[in-house]
Amino acid sequence: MVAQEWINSPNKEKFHQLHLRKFPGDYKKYWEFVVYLEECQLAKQLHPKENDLVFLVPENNEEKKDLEWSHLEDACEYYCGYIHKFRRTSVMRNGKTECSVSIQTQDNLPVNLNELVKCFVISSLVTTQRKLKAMSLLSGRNQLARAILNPNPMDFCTKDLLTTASERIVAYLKDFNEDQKKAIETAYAMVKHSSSVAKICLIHGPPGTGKSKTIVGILYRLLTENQKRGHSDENSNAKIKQNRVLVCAPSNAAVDELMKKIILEFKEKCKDRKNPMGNCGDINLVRLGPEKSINNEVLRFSLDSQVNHRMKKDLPSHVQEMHKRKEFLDRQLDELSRQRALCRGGRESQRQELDGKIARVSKERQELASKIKEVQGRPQKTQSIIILESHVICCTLSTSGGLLLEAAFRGQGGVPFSCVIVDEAGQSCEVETLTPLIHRCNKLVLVGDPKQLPPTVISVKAQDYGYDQSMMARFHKLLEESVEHNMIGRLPVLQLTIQYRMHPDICLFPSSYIYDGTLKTNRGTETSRCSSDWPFQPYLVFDVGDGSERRDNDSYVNVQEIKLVMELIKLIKDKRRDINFRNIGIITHYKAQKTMIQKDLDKEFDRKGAAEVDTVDAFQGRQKDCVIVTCVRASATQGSIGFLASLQRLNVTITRAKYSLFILGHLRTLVENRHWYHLIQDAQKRGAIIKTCDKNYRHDVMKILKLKPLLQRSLTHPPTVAPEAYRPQGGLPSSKQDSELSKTSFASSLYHSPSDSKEATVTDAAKDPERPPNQDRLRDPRLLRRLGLAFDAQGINLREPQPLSPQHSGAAPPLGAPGCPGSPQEPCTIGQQGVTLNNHTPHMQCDSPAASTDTSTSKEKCDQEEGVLGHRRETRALSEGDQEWWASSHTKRNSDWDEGGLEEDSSSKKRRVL
Ligand SMILES: Nc1ncnc2c1ncn2[C@@H]1O[C@H](COP(=O)(O)OP(=O)(O)OP(=O)(O)O)[C@@H](O)[C@H]1O
Repeated sequence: MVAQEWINSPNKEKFHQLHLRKFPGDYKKYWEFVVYLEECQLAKQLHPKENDLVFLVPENNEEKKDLEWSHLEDACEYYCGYIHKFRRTSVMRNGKTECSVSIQTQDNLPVNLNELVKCFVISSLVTTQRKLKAMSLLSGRNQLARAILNPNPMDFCTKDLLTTASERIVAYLKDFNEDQKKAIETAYAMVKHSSSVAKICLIHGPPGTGKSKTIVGILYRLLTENQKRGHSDENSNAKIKQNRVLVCAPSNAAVDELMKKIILEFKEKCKDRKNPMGNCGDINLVRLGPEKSINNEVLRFSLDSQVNHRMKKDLPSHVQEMHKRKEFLDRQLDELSRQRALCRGGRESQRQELDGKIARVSKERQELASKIKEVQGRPQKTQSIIILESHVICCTLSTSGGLLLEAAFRGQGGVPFSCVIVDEAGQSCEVETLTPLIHRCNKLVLVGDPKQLPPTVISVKAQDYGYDQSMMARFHKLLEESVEHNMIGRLPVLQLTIQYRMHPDICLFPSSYIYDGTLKTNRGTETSRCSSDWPFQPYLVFDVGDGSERRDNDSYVNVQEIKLVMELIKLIKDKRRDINFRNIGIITHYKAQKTMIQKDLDKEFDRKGAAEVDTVDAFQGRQKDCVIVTCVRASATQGSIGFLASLQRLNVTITRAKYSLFILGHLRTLVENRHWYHLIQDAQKRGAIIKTCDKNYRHDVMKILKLKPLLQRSLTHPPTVAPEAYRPQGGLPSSKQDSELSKTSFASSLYHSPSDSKEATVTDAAKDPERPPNQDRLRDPRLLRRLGLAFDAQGINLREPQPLSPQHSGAAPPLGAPGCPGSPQEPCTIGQQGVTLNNHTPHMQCDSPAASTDTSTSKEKCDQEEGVLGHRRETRALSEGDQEWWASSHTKRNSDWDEGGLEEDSSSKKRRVL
């Protein structure tokens, strides 16, 4: 357990250079660190708390200087302790004010007595204690104990549960897709029917499939429809809610993201907005947890602010005056302490005067605080009232195990929640997920995706014990085994399969490689993502061949990739002035890279927040219009690619973008890992790889620009010159199973010499700026007909789409596809035009599974935007001549693109309502 705690916040150095000396009381295992005024200020800011787990490193300990955090558990036996007491005193010793921290250690520091030590606060043990409590109370308190410890398929809800819904609910559910509706109805039926039976509902949703939306739907369904007549849950004036839901997530950020959606939905659906029945539309909502960890946008729902509001509102004016005076004294104290710190080297008389003032103000403040407490009563009572009145209580899993909830429900009788919902359940470790179950609720809804990030556990030892497995992942695995062994016919898991985030080209690889082709793109999403308003290609992989990784403390940087990132951002900002950090995300797995990019962005864009840079972990659950991924790892000698190797991490990395995803990496290094190998192989098949090096960065980034939409351009610029020949982009192994693929030949195919990799043979005419690009000519239906593709009157490709999967050989694009009869190595030649295409796939953009069943409007639109032969024609690397033409024509035609706003993200639209 302790090992896990090293991980959660591994490098929070809170105090340093403390002087270790023995506590005068001489308790056997207690040691006191004495810090002076400056450190005291530091300590004040950092709030060391009782039970904080700390790690002490003697300054002179050479051996431990380069200690790796992942090996800390080995060291903790000797250097670990926890804060027993933190005291700030105004006692003067040798003319200095002291603070002291008592740290309980394992009695192993005497050798370091009177030496300087560094002290790191690793984490709070409070969370650990709560997990321990949850584990020990499980079997005694919760009917779900057996299902959790020894699950069988009957413990899980299937979608066969029947429900009836009012007209209002039926109308409400129209906004949801079939999968989501089933999930909502199943969770509803589980909670409302057979309340005495312990059950678990698993909702599995790949990225962007609306997991949060589904949770909001479940809440709405549970809280707005009455089970029985006369049992009005809609009566939010009923002081104590029978129908109360506890909503948890592993992190504060995840809780707040979800809360924003809950708030928007319930406010929007409020029956009478001018006269709402609760603090959030017709319901009461409360967020538990320390205010400093709560997002500003939801802060007014925090328990503390509701308590303050209520207590102040109800206070007589003389008590309000007392509050004001206390706030004034607080400010005065802060100012005096600051002055006192500044005059440390000054006159003794001045210092004494200040000390005297501090003592007087402190005394008055203390007396006032006690008086206020006396007259207004204890906030605990108000806290409990607010909790009891709430329909939805949101908090982290850990906070759900705090005393606050227990205290509020003590003596109320019954089970306080009708249901516990855990979001991001794939990201919390088992014992953490147990925490909210201490409240005896026997209905648990786990929502998440075990294929996205698992709980973060760096400790190898903890991983060995399976600490990084979530409860959801364990259930999932067991149930899958039951299906495999024919113990059950189908998985009792509610699957969400339609995604609303990604451009279909971005979705293609994760869908085929990670979700067995089950992840489909919503049609409306497809249409909007293919819009010509967005001037950039959807999916490209930059092979930064000259990049190299450099170690930077515990992290890595890759300067070449940073240069390329900057070129990309400059171009993106140039083409879309309206774009900012809200729309662009830069994902890197390395902190040092993140810091360096941030610095460069600040320098280049004057701290105007050109893009948000963060780690993939920080991006889980979030989305951006455009995402640039910098992989960093690039080494001459093959070795580990660290964090990058995890499929779950790769999954989250490549599924955050809505319109464009640009991956930057040293492919020769990445290809060593099997998942990256598949990604690169797939990108190569799609012609989405751009090989680049320093001198070409500026040039090569132009390739992210889309060409002008097909019909406009081909009508205004009919081809006058025969299109040139194309050469395939590197040879690919055929569609053999991965294991059989020769990695060497594939890898080497990525590394043609520049002349080898030239993809088009250019005639002089190709340099003519007036000439339409090859792509446009290829979009001309007359030419396409010669390719043997099927078209309707509008030039829309009616041929069945070709699935593309690096995992499933059968699904891989047939190398000798119709109209492209050559083998992979044999370019196919098109009639008299002499256009040589590589073995490329038909149009990716519209070939997603979602689009596969019809020739819908969205599909037509896609085809028109991207050309029937697909974006690949646009993404292939151009010859030098093409590049020049392209660069000039894009600059010229930039005004052709609608510079107006993007389709506004419903969430940002809604954000304004908050
Ligand atoms: N039925 C739907 N109709 C229209 N839009 C939807 C629907 N369901 C979800 N969306 C939209 O899809 C986007 C992603 O939804 P949401 O954030 O709920 O997904 P998620 O599954 O929680 O994503 P992640 O796995 O990345 O956390 C949101 O913009 C949401 O509004």
